[in-house]
Amino acid sequence: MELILKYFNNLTQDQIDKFTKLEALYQDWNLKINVVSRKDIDELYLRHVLHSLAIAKLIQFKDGSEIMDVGTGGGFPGIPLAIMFPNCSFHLVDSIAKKLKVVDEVVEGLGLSNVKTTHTRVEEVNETYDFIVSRAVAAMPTFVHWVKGKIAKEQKHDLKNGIIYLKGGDLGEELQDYKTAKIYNLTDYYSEDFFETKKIVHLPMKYKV
Ligand SMILES: C[S@@+](CC[C@H](N)C(=O)[O-])C[C@H]1O[C@@H](n2cnc3c(N)ncnc32)[C@H](O)[C@@H]1O
Repeated sequence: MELILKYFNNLTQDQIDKFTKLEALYQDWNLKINVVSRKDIDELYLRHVLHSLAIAKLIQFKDGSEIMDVGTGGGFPGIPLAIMFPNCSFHLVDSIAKKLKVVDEVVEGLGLSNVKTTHTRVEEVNETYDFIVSRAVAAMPTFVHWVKGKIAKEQKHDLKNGIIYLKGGDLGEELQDYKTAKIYNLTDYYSEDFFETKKIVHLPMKYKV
């Protein structure tokens, strides 16, 4: 938890309480349904919470923003972002029901009222969002194909509506067809070694298909 406060020192007491509660909830639910690896659960705040919150270093979502987390798995990056932005709506989608069971339990345990979960493939979602966030789900060409037509027309932020993707490693080849993609290094935000190769890709997307 100190790790979160090191980088986010303006949290409300309610946010601190929710971030604190996360660990016990995940430890408990992860024993029943394994969504986070053993090593990762021991480093939940570094590898999952702080990593997810890198998006909050890139952008401050405005109140009323609608965000979808595609392939949320155990709830990353969606859950930490929902705690960080209580006045935004988060739609967490995954094609595997048991993962969402954990997410639903965590959402209930925290009393998070701004999260909706849907068990579906993202291709079947017919709503629009200011931003679509994700981590470790598919290569960019596949991902872009999946989320086409799901971006809202109205711009509320300086950062253009579109995809915000947490990625690692060399992205040159994967992004060669996306000239408007911009890469942000997480080492600009965090000093821990874990973030050395980690990046955020922002890809603006038009609302039209
Ligand atoms: C490697 S896990 C990543 C989970 C989470 N985002 C994280 O970083 O911890 C990939 C997740 O994407 C989900 N997924 C893969 N293809 C999907 C699709 N087309 N629609 C929705 N979810 C999908 C899988 O079920 C799985 O839970």
